[in-house]
Amino acid sequence: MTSRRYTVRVTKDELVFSAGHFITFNGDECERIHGHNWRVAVEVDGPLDENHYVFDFIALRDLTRALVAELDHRMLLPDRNPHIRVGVEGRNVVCRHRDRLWSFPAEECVILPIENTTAERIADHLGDRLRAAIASRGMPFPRAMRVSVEENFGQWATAHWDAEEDGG
Ligand SMILES: Nc1nc2c(c(=O)[nH]1)N=C([C@H](O)[C@H](O)COP(=O)(O)OP(=O)(O)OP(=O)(O)O)CN2
Repeated sequence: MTSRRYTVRVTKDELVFSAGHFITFNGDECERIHGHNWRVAVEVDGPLDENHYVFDFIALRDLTRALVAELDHRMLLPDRNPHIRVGVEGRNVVCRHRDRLWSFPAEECVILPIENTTAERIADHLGDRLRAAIASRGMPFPRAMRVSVEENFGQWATAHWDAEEDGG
């Protein structure tokens, strides 16, 4: 007995965002500010619908592109990092780590609800937003979803969601 499974995957040049960040590592060490051209790929698994689609490529691409655009040409800052304090001061976002301080125009920042702006946590954030966007459009959550983020050539992190494990 054999069974067949289907996956669709989108990754395109329009699913790339250029942004600045710094992460903490090894406890409270903190990188210097730098940037990447992050590339995003999204895969969903599931049965075929009446169109013989797992999920419409175009819908998946457009939903993902809208989320990626929110991060493009922005400074990405973590809201939940125990070692980096991030706060809004007037029209700026001010970050502090030990005796270091960075100040950015607020409109050039995205404060993300994550612990660290690693590729893994950015993938988490994008996947959570994508799931919410799918739900808000009344689309069924696919059997599984994987969101991958490439921080530098050949350095990918993937976050996985499974409808059976978390109830969708
Ligand atoms: N699993 C992960 N490992 C690392 C992550 C990550 O998000 N997930 N992130 C980093 C740092 O952000 C690091 O800055 C990665 O940048 P990269 O440019 O790849 O590192 P290099 O210092 O080697 O830069 P080059 O310009 O390519 O020399 C580390 N690990």
